[in-house]
Amino acid sequence: MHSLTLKEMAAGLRARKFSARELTQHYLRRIETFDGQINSFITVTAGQALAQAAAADEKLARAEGGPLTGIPLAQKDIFCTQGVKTSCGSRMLDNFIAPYDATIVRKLHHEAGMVMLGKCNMDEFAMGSSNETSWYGPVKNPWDLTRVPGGSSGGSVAAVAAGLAPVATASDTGGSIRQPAALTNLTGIKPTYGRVSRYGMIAFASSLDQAGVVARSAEDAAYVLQAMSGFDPLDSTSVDRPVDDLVAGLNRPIRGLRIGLPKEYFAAGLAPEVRARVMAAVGVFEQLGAVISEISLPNAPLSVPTYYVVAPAEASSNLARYDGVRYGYRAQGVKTLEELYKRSRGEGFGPEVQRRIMIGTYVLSHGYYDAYYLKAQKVRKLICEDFRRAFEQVDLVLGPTTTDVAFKLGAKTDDPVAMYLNDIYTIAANLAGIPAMSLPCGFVDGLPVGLQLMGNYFDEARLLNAAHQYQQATDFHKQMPQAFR
Ligand SMILES: NC(=O)C[C@H](N)C(=O)O
Repeated sequence: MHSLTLKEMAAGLRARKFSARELTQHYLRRIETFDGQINSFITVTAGQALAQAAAADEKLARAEGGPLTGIPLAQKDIFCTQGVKTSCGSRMLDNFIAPYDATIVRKLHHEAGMVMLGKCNMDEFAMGSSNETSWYGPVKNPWDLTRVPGGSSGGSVAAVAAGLAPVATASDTGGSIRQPAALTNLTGIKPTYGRVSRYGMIAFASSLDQAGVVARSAEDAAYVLQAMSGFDPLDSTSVDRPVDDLVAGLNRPIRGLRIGLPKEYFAAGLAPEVRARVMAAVGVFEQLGAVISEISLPNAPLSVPTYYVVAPAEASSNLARYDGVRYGYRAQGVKTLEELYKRSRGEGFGPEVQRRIMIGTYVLSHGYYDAYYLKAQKVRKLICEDFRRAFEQVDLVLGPTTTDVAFKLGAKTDDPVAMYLNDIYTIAANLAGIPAMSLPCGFVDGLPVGLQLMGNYFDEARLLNAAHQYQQATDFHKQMPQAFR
């Protein structure tokens, strides 16, 4: 059952080949059998899942519901789920039971009728590229248990790659959907900033954070993104603009599609084997009729330093709310208010989160604000301008998602800068707010390689269309890790 596409699952449910209850039980059994090896779930909501499945079965029996009714999904633990622990991968929120549902939780489970299997592990407050900063321990890559799955959505991708969930939600501030998708052979899409509501998504860097999905194909991703997207009056950054039909657009031929390869994305630092797989994919796009050209995004190399000013600055402000008073972790046995703040934050936050809060506080402080924060905002504008110019020449931008395949657990934990450089190809899309995705394009020594596609604002349909056409011509995305088949 776990090798079916979402469309096949929906057909199977409607043809009564299996019920939503049976489908849910299948995944719950797989989680029980396999998750000990990969640590992809923080919370499994078996009881609630079976109740949602029963409700879906009733709907299906009345021939009601939509294309996702009765299909299971795992939620990244950054999304608030009413009555269910929502930890954001942090000790700070280990005791936090969300009092309300995030808008996407409401949309996916209450409106689209999907079944929530549980909450996925993640880097603490989404800060990380390897899922090693989680309070709940690292996630292992199902393709090689000695390697990282990427981050911060490491639990979401590991669960889907291992077939413990058919699809999962994720979030992307600097690459957290695309980098882990690339390292685990999944298709992950970060839509345009403002396309998916962030109401109830725990904030990290508010001018960059965006919710999205990780799936086993562009088609699966299209169904779920469709159900997540749309205006939400509860999120002031949500954009009031109609959502394209992402599924209907998948089958359009891509003859004449103009694809640009930024030369900065193929420069030094890119592993030659990864470059070879990406260039092979370019060949496939050419055969499908796409027109390839070289472009330049001259300021793209500045995206990592820019991000590591802007993101920590915003994080230091967003994370000020965790004070040990209102909710979350509270240190015991303190005598003064100052001690309460200090010890609650010192004990509740892990070292990477503390590092970012300190960097953010520093770059915003009096005397340094102009030198760092203001300058970073100016560079950010230049990066946006690069994309604006590029999209005058081409429809999509193509490059690698990461410089290399998944690295060993522990390999970069002592070197934050090496860890930050994981997002060298992904961050620019967040700074500009454009949609971007990663899709499988081959293997190096049995480890997956990801291809990145970036589009113009609100061009999710075109991205998914190109990805789907590529996946009709290739079968990399259908490969599953041996040990989890
Ligand atoms: N949140 C993200 O998109 C991941 C990024 N690697 C970071 O640590 O900030």
